[in-house]
Amino acid sequence: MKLSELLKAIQPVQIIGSTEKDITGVNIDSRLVAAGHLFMAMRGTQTDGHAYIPTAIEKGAIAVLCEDMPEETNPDVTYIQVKDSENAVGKVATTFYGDPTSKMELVGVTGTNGKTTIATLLYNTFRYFGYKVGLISTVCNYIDDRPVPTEHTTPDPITLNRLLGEMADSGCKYAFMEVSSHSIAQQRISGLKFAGGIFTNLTRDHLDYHKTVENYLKAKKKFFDDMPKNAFSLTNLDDKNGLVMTQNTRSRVYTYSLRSLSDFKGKVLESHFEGMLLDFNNHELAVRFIGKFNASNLLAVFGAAVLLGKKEEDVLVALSTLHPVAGRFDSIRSPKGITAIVDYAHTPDALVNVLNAIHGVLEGKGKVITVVGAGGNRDKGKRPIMAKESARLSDRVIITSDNPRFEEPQDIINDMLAGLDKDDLQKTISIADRKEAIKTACMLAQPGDVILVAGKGHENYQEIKGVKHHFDDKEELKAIMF
Ligand SMILES: CC(=O)N[C@H]1[C@@H](OP(=O)(O)OP(=O)(O)OC[C@H]2O[C@@H](n3ccc(=O)[nH]c3=O)[C@H](O)[C@@H]2O)O[C@H](CO)[C@@H](O)[C@@H]1O[C@H](C)C(=O)N[C@@H](C)C(=O)N[C@H](CCC(=O)O)C(=O)O
Ligand SMILES: Nc1ncnc2c1ncn2[C@@H]1O[C@H](COP(=O)(O)OP(=O)(O)OP(=O)(O)O)[C@@H](O)[C@H]1O
Ligand SMILES: N[C@H](CCC[C@H](N)C(=O)O)C(=O)O
Ligand SMILES: [Mg+2]
Repeated sequence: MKLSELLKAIQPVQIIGSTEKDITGVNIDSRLVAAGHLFMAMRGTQTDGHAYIPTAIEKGAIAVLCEDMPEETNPDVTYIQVKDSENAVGKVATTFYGDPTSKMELVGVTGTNGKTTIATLLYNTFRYFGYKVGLISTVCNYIDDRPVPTEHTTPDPITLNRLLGEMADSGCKYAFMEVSSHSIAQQRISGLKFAGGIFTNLTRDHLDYHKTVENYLKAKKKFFDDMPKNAFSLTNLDDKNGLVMTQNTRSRVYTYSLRSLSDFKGKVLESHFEGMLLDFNNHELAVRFIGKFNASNLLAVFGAAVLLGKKEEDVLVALSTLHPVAGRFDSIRSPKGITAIVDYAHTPDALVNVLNAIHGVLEGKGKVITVVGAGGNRDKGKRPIMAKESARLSDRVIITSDNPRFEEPQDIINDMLAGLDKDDLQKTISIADRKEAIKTACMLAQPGDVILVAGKGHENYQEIKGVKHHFDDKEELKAIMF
């Protein structure tokens, strides 16, 4: 693509050199640059992309986009100076990959918990309707039926636009994506045209990155502030920040709630370990999901599908066919009658919700044993609260290791134990080896009891000092219980 064409969506401050050259690739990482590429320098949290401009040119970059012009320029290279690289990168990337979101309906989901669940269920619902659909999520990305493994919740702007481009080229009419707070703050979604946005909830997480809850809230809100006029914003009235999110949006605002009057109103009529009976806008439906929070997630899916033009009745039929998402309230039952649930709950709020959902079904007829840890090099403040909530809502707690990353597992465990009082400690043991922790939980469990293994959900690895070792909670449980 001609460089001049590539720059059509941005307003450079200054250009040095010709824009009449063909660009064969766009990059933000010098390590990935090849001949004929445009290298875009971004300031990061670890380093400054501007420092890699010479390397990028050595590797074949013929154009450079930057905030600061280098002191010496190369006559064979075109330099494009912009005010805000983060903002420009998304727009250039989306132009390079054919402006994919103008060819399909893209819906983004943001919030602390429920993004993967809602995005995945929307993807499944629209595939059920017979469309080709794309999905961008923490577990795996999909270009219709083709899985594309992922490391992020929302990929970097180049990967993101390449994926969306492949979706559009494969004929996808809809795409559903998770929009993480990091991706909003870093403008990874800049340049994308959203048909709609969904807000789930806001509770504490990622304070290592955002520093304060207020910054975290602002990041999420920006997604709705930037939503175009013809798009919809669907927000959760049951979250105290639901209406804050949509305060300044130009888009059409709709609400969903399990409690108050709203555009999409739901109610849990019955719940069992097999599923729930729900009422959505005065229609009854049976689903294979457990827990009030999943009723809320399904209601968001229902609302979004209706706002995308589907008939309420058709959406309800689709919802009744859906299965839980991998690692989200994923349950197995042993021959001895012990239920084990693997869940990705890695925030205090998610743990409370999952444990309450378990109690809602157990009704005091069995004990709850929770195995839980917290990730290393992430929000430390959530650790004691996660332990405290686990102790409050479980009969036994086994504190263990999650992904320690570059921290010592025992240090993380100690941070968690610090949240417990004397009574809590009586029912708590700590076993750093996650395999042993799960084994111990299985040994302690009696028929009728429930074991919750929280924090890692679908993850099939444990990340220790930069190395991912194979580890799968569900696999471990199956090996012991069967
Ligand atoms: C803290 C954070 O979010 N970092 C993200 C950020 O990187 P960064 O700002 O640290 O980049 P940097 O390393 O300082 O480098 C600056 C620039 O120099 C470039 N560079 C660097 C080295 C080099 O040799 N050459 C070069 O060109 C880099 O490509 C980059 O453009 O921008 C990168 C590109 O978009 C991301 O890949 C990277 O994600 C890191 C790996 C990460 O772990 N992020 C996590 C925390 C994250 O984003 N999580 C969220 C949410 C998860 C959730 O909600 O559960 C997610 O969406 O996944
Ligand atoms: N609506 C909800 N409200 C509260 N907790 C929820 C909700 N939906 C799911 N959860 C809990 O949060 C966990 C993570 O759910 P999910 O993966 O859908 O969220 P996410 O927002 O994608 O998380 P991440 O930011 O890590 O990608 C689930 O395993 C469940 O325990
Ligand atoms: N994507 C989230 C979830 C982490 C899940 C947990 N298993 C951990 O490693 O902390 C994060 O990076 O904060
Ligand atoms: Mg997710």
